[in-house]
Amino acid sequence: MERIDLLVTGIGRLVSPPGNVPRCGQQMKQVDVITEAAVAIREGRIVAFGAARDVMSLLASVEIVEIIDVGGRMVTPGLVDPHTHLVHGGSREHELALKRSGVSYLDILAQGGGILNTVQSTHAASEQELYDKAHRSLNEMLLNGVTTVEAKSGYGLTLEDELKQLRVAKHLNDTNPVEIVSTFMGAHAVPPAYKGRTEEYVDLIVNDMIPMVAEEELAEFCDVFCEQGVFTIEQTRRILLKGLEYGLLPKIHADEIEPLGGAELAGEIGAISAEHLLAATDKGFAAMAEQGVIPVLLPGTSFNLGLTKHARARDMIDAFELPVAIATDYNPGSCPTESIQLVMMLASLNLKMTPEEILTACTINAANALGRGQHIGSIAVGKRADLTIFDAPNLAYLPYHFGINHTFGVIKNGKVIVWDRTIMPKESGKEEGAR
Ligand SMILES: N=CN[C@@H](CCC(=O)O)C(=O)O
Ligand SMILES: [Zn+2]
Repeated sequence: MERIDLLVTGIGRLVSPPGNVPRCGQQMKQVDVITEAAVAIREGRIVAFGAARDVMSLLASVEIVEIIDVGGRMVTPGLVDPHTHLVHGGSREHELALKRSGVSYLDILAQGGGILNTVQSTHAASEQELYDKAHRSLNEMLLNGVTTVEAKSGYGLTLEDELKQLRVAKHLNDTNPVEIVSTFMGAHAVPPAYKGRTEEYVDLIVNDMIPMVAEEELAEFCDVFCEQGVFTIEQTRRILLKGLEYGLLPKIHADEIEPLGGAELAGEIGAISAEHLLAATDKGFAAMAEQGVIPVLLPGTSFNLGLTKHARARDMIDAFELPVAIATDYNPGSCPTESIQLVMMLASLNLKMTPEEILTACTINAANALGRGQHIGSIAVGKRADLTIFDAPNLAYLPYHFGINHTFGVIKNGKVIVWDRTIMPKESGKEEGAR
């Protein structure tokens, strides 16, 4: 070894799931813990890690450019948030009273509110305004310890406005240290102009939107809100298969409210992930397990919608041996929070997941839900040096001491970008700012 760019020392506990592939069933509980550890980084990648004395003896005659001491804190892989609606205009706090008076999420949508309200605000916003708002949220996520974020479109619902949202996401990725992974979700709702003509809107998605998104290389994934009164199973299949033809891997907002068979469809077409799944059936879980579909669970959403029903994480893990991931679902309607740590607490409280399962769910399994398991999501030689430093003595402390942000620092691609809870000025090598 000739040179180390950054040596991270003073790690009280280094905690990570092992390997690159999704961790299924009981594997989710098995995480590696190294006490008094160190991590050596060169050119943005991990080149050595382990007990500090072993790493130091390995580096005895190696030039070390920079050493940081994290003061006995806990270090994990950088957290991955695999389901967000990051880029949008406006907010929907006016819906709070309606929801509290018992009007359902789907009823608000059917009355032209909900997602359609945010569609209007997104149309009205300039790219710069969308960028600025999403950038503030992205910084909140970073300060929470997140180093990779998925961002869906779906508040445009016209060719032009879907492209606008996706271009903003691309620009955010180009100008910030956090990696943004884009998903095209033109099938998030039926726009008012197509009311009663959903099939014609699906034609627009498959004939115009998907080819253009692919041509401009604006997304890696395609997602559909497959739900009663939104898009049917047949329409979802048609959209996702067309996406696949254009190289967009399928994801599904599946069986969130009604058990339409979205989980079964995810298995049938080999989707990379199926998300929400509160109403999914055993048959759906079995289909997902057979095809290696990752369930992305969103406990912040069921919590914020005031539901008593939650996704059946225990059955998915214990009975179906699925590789559960969790995400914020950050969006202006059903889950207006950027806090992955709040969601980790809710995964403990309402999904009954253990602290080890929760870490696996928001690192290696989340990374695989974004097709990035080879590069991020665990601490391993050769992987990107994405690390989160927590002011916490152990994993269980994170969901236990709730409602505060435990992140002390964040390292992304081998660069310290958050230290002492503060974002460092322009360390990423990418350019900060907007068009
Ligand atoms: N369920 C559909 N879509 C989003 C909510 C979007 C919104 O309400 O604005 C979700 O994943 O929860
Ligand atoms: Zn969503």
